[in-house]
This record gives sequence, C-alpha cells and structure tokens, in this order.
Amino acid sequence: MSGQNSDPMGELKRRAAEEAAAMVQDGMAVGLGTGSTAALMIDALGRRWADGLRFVGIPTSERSAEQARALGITLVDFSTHAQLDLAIDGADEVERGSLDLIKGLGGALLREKIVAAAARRFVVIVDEGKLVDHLGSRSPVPVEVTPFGWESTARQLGELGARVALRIKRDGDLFVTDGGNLILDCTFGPIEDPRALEAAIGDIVGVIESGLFVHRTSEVIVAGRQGLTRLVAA
Ligand SMILES: O=C[C@H](O)[C@H](O)[C@H](O)COP(=O)(O)O
Repeated sequence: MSGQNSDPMGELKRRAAEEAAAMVQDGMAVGLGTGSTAALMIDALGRRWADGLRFVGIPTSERSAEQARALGITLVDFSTHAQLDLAIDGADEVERGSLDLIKGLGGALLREKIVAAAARRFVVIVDEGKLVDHLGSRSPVPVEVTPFGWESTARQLGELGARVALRIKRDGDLFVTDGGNLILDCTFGPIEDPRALEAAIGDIVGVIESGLFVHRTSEVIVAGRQGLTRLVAA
C-alpha cells in the first residue's frame, strides 16, 4: 500500500539511532557500538560528518570500524583518548527499571564493555522488543573465554546453573571474536541477581568477560509503536 512502511520495526530502530546520533557534539570522543541498531547510528553519524560535524570514534568491533572508516569518520584508540564523552550501542535485552543489559549476541561484548566503561555516558538504543522484566528471560548470557581450557571453563559455568553452548557459525566453523577468543552462550533463564551472577561468572578462571552489563547504563532510547521513549535508570 502506498505510504505504508514495509518494515515498521526497522523504521523504529532507525529513529532511535538518529536520536542517539543527534547527541554527538563537535569535538566529542564517541564509542561506536556494534550490531544492526548501532550500524544505523553509525550511518546517521556519517550523514552528520558529511554536514561538517567533527568528532573522533573508538569502534567496538572490526565491522563497526570498517563501516565508520568508509564514512570518513576519524577513528582513534585509547592511547590518545583514555576516556570517552559518550558511548552509543545496542543491546540484546534491557531490564525494565534497572536498565541492566545483556549484550554480545553479535560477539562484540568485550570491546563493547571496555568502551562503555570508558565513557562518561553510555546510551543504549533498542526497539521495544528488547525490554524484559528479568535479564535472561529470552537471551543467553554470552561469555567470552580463552580457547585454552574452554571445556573446563564451560563445566564451571554449568555449575553456576547454566546450559552452556559453544558458539558455532552458520558454516559450522567456530565463532572467534575480534580478540581471538571463543564465546560460550550460557542460558540461565530469568536472572534474579544480575550483579551477583556477573561477579560469579567473572570469578571463573578462563572467563575473559560476560555480556552482563550491570549498573552501566546512563539512558536507553526505546523505539516503540507509540514513538520514542527515553528511559533513565531508577
Ligand atoms: O555483540 C553485539 C552487540 O552486543 C549488539 O549490540 C547486540 O547484540 C544488539 O544487536 P542488534 O542491535 O543487532 O539487536
């Protein structure tokens, strides 16, 4: 039908991405997230760059770096920018109220968490389908682990109550992160205490980082059928 958007959720994600991109000011150092929603944000920043906005970016993955470079965006690293003004990224789950997150279904959780931790403000952009009452309701917790001894690490994660799956790509090869590590997708079901679980996972030797982002979110821009909503942690 004329005028009807054929991809309403895609349009909603684009609007959230544009809203976040509009938060970037001249001279800022910005963390550039990873995933389909973050890619829309990077495209929006590319359009603002073409209009004359100037900032520097630290990407959270090789694919986000490639996208930003192709748009002419200046990329830097932590050797010159140990702290960022703003980081913008997507999420796989956002817990209502706390705004705690699960991230990493795209395999970028380690660099994303480092960038989020280095930013004065961490803004998350999602469609309303990502909102949950409890983390773990729909998504596993991705955990980045060293390849050496991953089987033992997996066993210890299982002892925390998770069903553990080594991430394999569609072509049947091992999924290897930008850092050369493996991902274990850990299904816990609804998580009552994300902070405690994040600590317990982090205590396991062989674990590099988990996709639980607890008490890190400054604001979430949610794109829904009623429009955009901006949530701030309770
Ligand atoms: O590792 C990937 C990231 O955590 C993504 O931000 C997350 O998976 C959300 O991606 P999308 O916006 O494509 O749903």
